[in-house]
Amino acid sequence: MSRFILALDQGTTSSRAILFDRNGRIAGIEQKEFPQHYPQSGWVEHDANDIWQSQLEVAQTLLRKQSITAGDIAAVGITNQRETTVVWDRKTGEPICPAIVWQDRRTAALCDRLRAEGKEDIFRRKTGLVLDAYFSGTKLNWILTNIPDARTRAERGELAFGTVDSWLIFKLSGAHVTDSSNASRSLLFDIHAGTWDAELLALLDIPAALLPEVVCSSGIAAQCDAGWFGAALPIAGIAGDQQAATFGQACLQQGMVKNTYGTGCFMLMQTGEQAFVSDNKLLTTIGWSMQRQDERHTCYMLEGSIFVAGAVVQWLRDGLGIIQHSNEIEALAAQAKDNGGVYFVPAFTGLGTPYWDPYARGSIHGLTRGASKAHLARAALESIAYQTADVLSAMQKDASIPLKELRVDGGASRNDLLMQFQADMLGVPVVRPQVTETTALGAAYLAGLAVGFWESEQEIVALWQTDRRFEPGRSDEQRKELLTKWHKAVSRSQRWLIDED
Ligand SMILES: Nc1ncnc2c1ncn2[C@@H]1O[C@H](COP(=O)(O)OP(=O)(O)O)[C@@H](O)[C@H]1O
Ligand SMILES: O=P(O)(O)OC[C@H](O)CO
Repeated sequence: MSRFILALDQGTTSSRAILFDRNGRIAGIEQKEFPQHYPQSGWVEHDANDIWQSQLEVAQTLLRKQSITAGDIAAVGITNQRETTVVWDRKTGEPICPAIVWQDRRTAALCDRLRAEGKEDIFRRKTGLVLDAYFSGTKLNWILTNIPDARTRAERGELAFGTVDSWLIFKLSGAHVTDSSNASRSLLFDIHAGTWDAELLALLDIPAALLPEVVCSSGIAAQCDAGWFGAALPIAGIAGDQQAATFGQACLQQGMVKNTYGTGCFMLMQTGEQAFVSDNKLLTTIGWSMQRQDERHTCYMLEGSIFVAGAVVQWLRDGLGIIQHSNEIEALAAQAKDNGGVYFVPAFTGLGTPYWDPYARGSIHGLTRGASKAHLARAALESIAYQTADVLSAMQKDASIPLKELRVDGGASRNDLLMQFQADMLGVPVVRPQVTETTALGAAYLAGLAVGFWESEQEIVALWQTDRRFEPGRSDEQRKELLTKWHKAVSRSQRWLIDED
């Protein structure tokens, strides 16, 4: 009997392959970073072949190192950095240009134009998203407009569009599919009808011939070619990484919330089978879809998206060189007893929820002659917690249910100082699970449920276990004082690129 599910977790900075056993425990893991490209201010690109090669390499290396054969694996689950846009030639399987990454702001002016034409409401109503350069639809429009011959070739059906899930599945199996959680991040997908939308495609001038078929997040979507892992393996789970993490955190009841601290930070609240529309600039998005008794069930989420979280730590490491490894930030920050009045707004690629400002840029405030690199490190970590507090505050206004606890995961959730400060700033307990690779775990669960490796969602809920709980420790007054200064700093960063006279 197969002992494992293989999860492929293709993130913004690295590709991971993880084997999970029936207890939802990690039986083996391989990870590889790949290059980031910043060709112009506000642009972020990946080479789609780096994405594919690094993902394949970690999966094959993992099986080799663990002496695992395809017979030990019941199914493959795929989860991915969302919105990142790839266009490739259907025949050769080669990308026609660099992948445009979710953080890339090059289509901000197109969004402004559509807004000025009064189109924001149509996008909001049908897709649950705000009109922002973050999502894949305007990135796809940019490729069709700017890459020679792309539009005519797309109209002739020679090209395929996909987010990273589609791209990997195409390479693994030849199928051209995506799941509804990824489709819901495109500005092209009607999340209520569960279909690509002709009106939105026309507004963004996108030929339907480019689009993948939309399948369930849990269900057999394709078979990996036998050449990759020694035998054909079913791809039975697909979800965007933040939705997969919500599943991996067993947030399977309405009102449960998780926050993932990776390159960015993404807080998602389960709202059940009803799409809840935010009055506070949160996104409505599809969490996952699955087939039950011949009916497709769709679970919706409210989401707050923060573009720069762990990436601010990477900048201190790679940009300033004040640390050598990301995990050194905690000890450095702990050398300062408080932030010394220093506030750091890491708006490197604009600001997401609730500001939605592509023209904001990073800034550091409150520097004095006494400010040290420890203060800077502390201010960088605090900025992650303040941004999260802004998102939770918007979410609580919408949901009007007081949050009992925040489940956390992702690379930066290992940082105890940050997690304690986070609990302090939210006034809500922060709970870290034993398995923090919840993104991959969620994809494994979606795949495992589809092939009977796990029987039910109840089984998954029972597997979730606490590692550590951080209780809030500051007074409302202290919290308010820090957040007031933070908001003052944010206001100085907003619309930085716009010259207003
Ligand atoms: N101890 C730490 N404290 C704060 N940030 C950290 C720590 N360890 C890793 N990080 C940050 O976490 C991020 C990596 O987390 P991960 O979940 O792998 O992200 P992604 O999926 O976006 O690639 C990096 O941005 C890194 O700087
Ligand atoms: O790869 P991550 O973990 O930074 O997640 C990126 C998000 O999916 C972007 O929407």
